Amino acid sequence: MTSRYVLSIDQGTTSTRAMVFDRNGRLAGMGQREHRQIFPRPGWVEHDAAQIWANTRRVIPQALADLGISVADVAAVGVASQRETFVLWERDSGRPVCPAIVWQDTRSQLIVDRLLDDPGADFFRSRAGIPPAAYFTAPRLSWLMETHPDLRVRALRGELLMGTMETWLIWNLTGGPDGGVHVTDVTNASRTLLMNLKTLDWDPDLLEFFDVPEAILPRIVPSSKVVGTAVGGLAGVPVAAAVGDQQGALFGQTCFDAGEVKCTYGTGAFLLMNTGADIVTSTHGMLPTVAYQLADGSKAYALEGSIAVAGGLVQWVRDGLGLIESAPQIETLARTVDDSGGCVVVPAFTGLFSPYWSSSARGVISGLTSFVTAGHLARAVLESCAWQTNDVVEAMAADAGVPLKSLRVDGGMTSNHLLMQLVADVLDVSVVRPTSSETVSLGAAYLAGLAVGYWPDVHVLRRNWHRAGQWDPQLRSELREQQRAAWRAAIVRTLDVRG
Ligand SMILES: Nc1ncnc2c1ncn2[C@@H]1O[C@H](COP(=O)(O)OP(=O)(O)O)[C@@H](O)[C@H]1O
Ligand SMILES: O=P(O)(O)OC[C@H](O)CO
Repeated sequence: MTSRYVLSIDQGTTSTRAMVFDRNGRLAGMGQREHRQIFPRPGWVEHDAAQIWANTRRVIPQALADLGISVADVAAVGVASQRETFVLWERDSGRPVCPAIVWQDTRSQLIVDRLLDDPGADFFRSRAGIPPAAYFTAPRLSWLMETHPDLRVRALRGELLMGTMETWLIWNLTGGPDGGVHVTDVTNASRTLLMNLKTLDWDPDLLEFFDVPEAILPRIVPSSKVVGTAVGGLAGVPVAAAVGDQQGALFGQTCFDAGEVKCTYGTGAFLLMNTGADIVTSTHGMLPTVAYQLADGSKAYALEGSIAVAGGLVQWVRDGLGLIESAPQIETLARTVDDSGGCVVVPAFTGLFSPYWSSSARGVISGLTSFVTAGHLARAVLESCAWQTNDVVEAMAADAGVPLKSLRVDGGMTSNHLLMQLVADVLDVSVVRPTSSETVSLGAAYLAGLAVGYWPDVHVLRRNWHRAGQWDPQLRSELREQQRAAWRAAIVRTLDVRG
């Protein structure tokens, strides 16, 4: 093997990145572009899939140029993506026929309420592992078909294809209308509410409940497997991995053994624990999901705690309130004070995910007095990420039966040292960050590299993991308990507010 690098694409909620990694898992070159966040109505969140594909085409040459290499130096490409977001497009032209409807979008809540009444959450859990929620793909796809019957007719005629973002990108990377490969991987499929979590196939009963024509669905493949060859800017490169971004981060953090946990802080925050070959069911609001499947068919499951709003709250402080000009400034502002001055923020902008799963919850700022400054509010924003993490960690420990010993972190927000200290303080465990916080991309690169033999096995990958930062708990337990009580009270108010 002469190629010296693996390239991966991380199609996230706010931006699309291409990254080039060397054999030691070191980030060697990158390109990045943000895309528009479209909010047509309260609770609706859309992306323009054509813009996302255009951005992808631009960031790939940027990443190669950043390192000064050519496509001949690339052994394989892997694609990680935001999960649950989907788009429908024309098979013959590649033109999207709807906006990409994003995982944060709540327009399908009425359909979810109907399904929670009949046949009930347990039916869906027994098949897909997860309960009906607007967060997952199928209710939003049902909404689209119900609201636009013309699309349903075209779907039944075989004119349309459906895909989550990795499916859309891989289809385009491999030729689009001219022979593009239409696939999704097991991790992304496990978030659609259409795949059977045991068989890893589309479940006929789930398709019927959501009234989804099977003809539009991609073929489900392992996360690490050559599925086609790229054309265009990556011509000749094997497309060798597809993975949901959060599962990609678990893999990039080399959490290969049962019990290993990571938390990724991006637009949302997602804590995943590898549970090995077994599906661990949850009674505490966690989501059983697929962690990864390798080319030989071996697979691992995970339990996930999903937090809808983490970095998204910082974006709101920047764009909605105008208190800061850039996301990193929240740390400077929060450091102007020693605590939150009694202020607590719960960012339930579109309800609360794990462990509460309340779609009617709405955000709360509590404890406001004239003493509270912008600094206190900024600090409360960061503390809310820490306390949301703690809610998930406690629920995860209750499901798994073992307490957390330390937490591996990654994602855009982990450059915020104050946030990392607050997480360690609130959780009362050490927080550890590896040299690369771009673990989503690294995980996709690892999965692609394994598929083409660039790396021989997962054991080699463990040697690439190096600690870059560690934050140990420093908060006195009385203060932690005071904060916990204030957080609990604010959560109660959040759950009580009807949207
Ligand atoms: N220093 C920082 N402090 C707090 N939040 C930050 C910081 N840097 C970035 N963020 C937040 O992190 C998010 C971007 O992280 P990223 O991992 O790129 O997200 P995604 O994969 O969801 O697009 C944004 O929501 C941004 O507000
Ligand atoms: O884009 P991120 O990193 O916020 O991840 C989004 C998740 O995949 C949604 O489930």
